[in-house]
Amino acid sequence: MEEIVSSEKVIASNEFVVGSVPTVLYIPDYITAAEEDQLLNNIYQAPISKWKSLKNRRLQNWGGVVHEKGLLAQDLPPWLKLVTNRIYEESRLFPSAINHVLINEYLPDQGIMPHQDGPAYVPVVAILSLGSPVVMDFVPHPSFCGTPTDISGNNNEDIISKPENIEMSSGEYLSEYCPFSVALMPRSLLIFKDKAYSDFLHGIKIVSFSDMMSEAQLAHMVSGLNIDGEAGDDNVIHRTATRVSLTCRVVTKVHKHLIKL
Ligand SMILES: O=C(O)CCC(=O)C(=O)O
Ligand SMILES: [Fe+2]
Repeated sequence: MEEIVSSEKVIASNEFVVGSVPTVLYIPDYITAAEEDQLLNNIYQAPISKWKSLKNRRLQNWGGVVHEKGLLAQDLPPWLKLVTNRIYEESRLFPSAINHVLINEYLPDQGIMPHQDGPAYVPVVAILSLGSPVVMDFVPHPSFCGTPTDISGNNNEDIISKPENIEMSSGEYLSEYCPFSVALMPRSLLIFKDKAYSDFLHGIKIVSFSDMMSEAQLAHMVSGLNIDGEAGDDNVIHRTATRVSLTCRVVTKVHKHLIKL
């Protein structure tokens, strides 16, 4: 990984933009298989007490405790700093070094309910996917469509906040606020910000990947897979393995831990 860091590659935003909602970037094969293995090794070397089990996923919290008023910070471990610094330097989309990482682990039938990330974070998120493919769905925030959306089930750092000053015709709404999905392949990096962050909820369905493929016919898929009905076997992907993701973000208000944990 160090070699790649030193090459100072820059993620050219327009090359990786997917879909029409500002702004979603999808970078396939952002890391190599060897780097993926190394990250998984480090993640699974963490003590069992580092995992917090939720109904539909397990998670590790790195970087400290996020409160609405900021971050009670703890340094990221070197193996995480390596990858987050690389994302920070190459994306040039974060105002400062990434200081918070949530690692989520999903079994094949697990997911995360549609949610918006909490207000403590700078509104840019980078998600590195490991292990198994998954589809991330983006749906307009309920205040844009008046339809009920299940917004429960996420961890308590993420809350729903109501966008303000929404004034648009139904035509404008339809063109700007269509749900869409992004296929997240292992080793890919997804970055989203702007409207995709503020006006949409994101989530992963709690069903198998193959169910999702037939159910939605991938109508709104904006990245990753050949979704042609004629697609050959190569394009059939089954979500049979565990997926692990690194959600990398910045909290600008930082309070140092007085007590070392
Ligand atoms: O696992 C993912 O890809 C998404 C995780 C997420 O949305 C979050 O941690 O807020
Ligand atoms: Fe999220």
